[in-house]
Amino acid sequence: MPTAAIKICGISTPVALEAAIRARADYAGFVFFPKSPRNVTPAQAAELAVRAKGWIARVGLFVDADDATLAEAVEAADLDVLQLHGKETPERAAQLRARFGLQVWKALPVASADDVERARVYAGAVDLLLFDAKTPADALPGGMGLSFDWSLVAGWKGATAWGLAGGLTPDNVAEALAMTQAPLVDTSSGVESAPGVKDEDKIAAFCAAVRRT
Ligand SMILES: O=C(O)c1ccccc1N[C@@H]1O[C@H](COP(=O)(O)O)[C@@H](O)[C@H]1O
Repeated sequence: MPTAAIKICGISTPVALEAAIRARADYAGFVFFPKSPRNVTPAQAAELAVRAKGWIARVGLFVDADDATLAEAVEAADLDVLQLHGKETPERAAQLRARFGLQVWKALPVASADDVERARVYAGAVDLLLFDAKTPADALPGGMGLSFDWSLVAGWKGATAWGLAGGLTPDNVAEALAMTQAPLVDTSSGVESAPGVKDEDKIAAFCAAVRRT
C-alpha cells in the first residue's frame, strides 16, 4: 500500500510551517474561519504562502464562506485546494471548483453508516471527500480532536478520492491507517500543545508514524 498523503491543518506561524515542511507533510492547511483558534487573515496566509510555495501544497479551510472571502484568500495565499468544512452542497462545491479552477475537498461529518453513504452525492462535484467526526451543534465543525468509529469508512470505495480526519494523533494514526487504508490523513489539534499552538515534535512524530505504516 502506498504511504498516505499527510495534511497538517491550522498552520498559523512560520515555525509551524517549517516543521511541516521539514517533516515532509504534503499539505499545509490555513484556516479562514474567524471562530477558530487557528484562524489566519489573508495577510498572514500570504506571508506563509511565500515560504510554502514549491515545498508544500496550500489548502484553505472555509466554513460556508461567501465568494468574496474565498476570492481574497485564494489570491493572498495562492491556494492549491479549497477545503469546505460547512454545509456546502454538491452544487456549491462544483460552482466553486469551476470558478476558481482549484481542487475542492468536502469535509463530511460522520457518526453513522448513513452519513458515509450520503457522501456519494458529491461524486463528480469534488476532488476529495474528507471523513471527519461529527461535532456538537454548539462547537466548531472541526478541529476539536474528536474521532469517530473508523470501521465505518474502512476500505471505503467510491468514485471520489477520500481522506480521514478527526482526532488523529501521532499515537493513533498508525492504527487508523491499518484499519481504514485511508489514502490521506489530516490532523490539526492532534499535533498541538494547546488549541491553535502547533507542536514541532508532534508534527514530526505524526509524519514519522504515517511513514512507518
Ligand atoms: O481546525 C479548526 O480550527 C477547524 C475549524 C473549523 C472547521 C474545521 C477545522 N479543522 C479541521 O477539522 C478536522 C479535524 O481536526 P482535528 O484533527 O480533530 O483537530 C481537520 O480536517 C481539520 O482540518
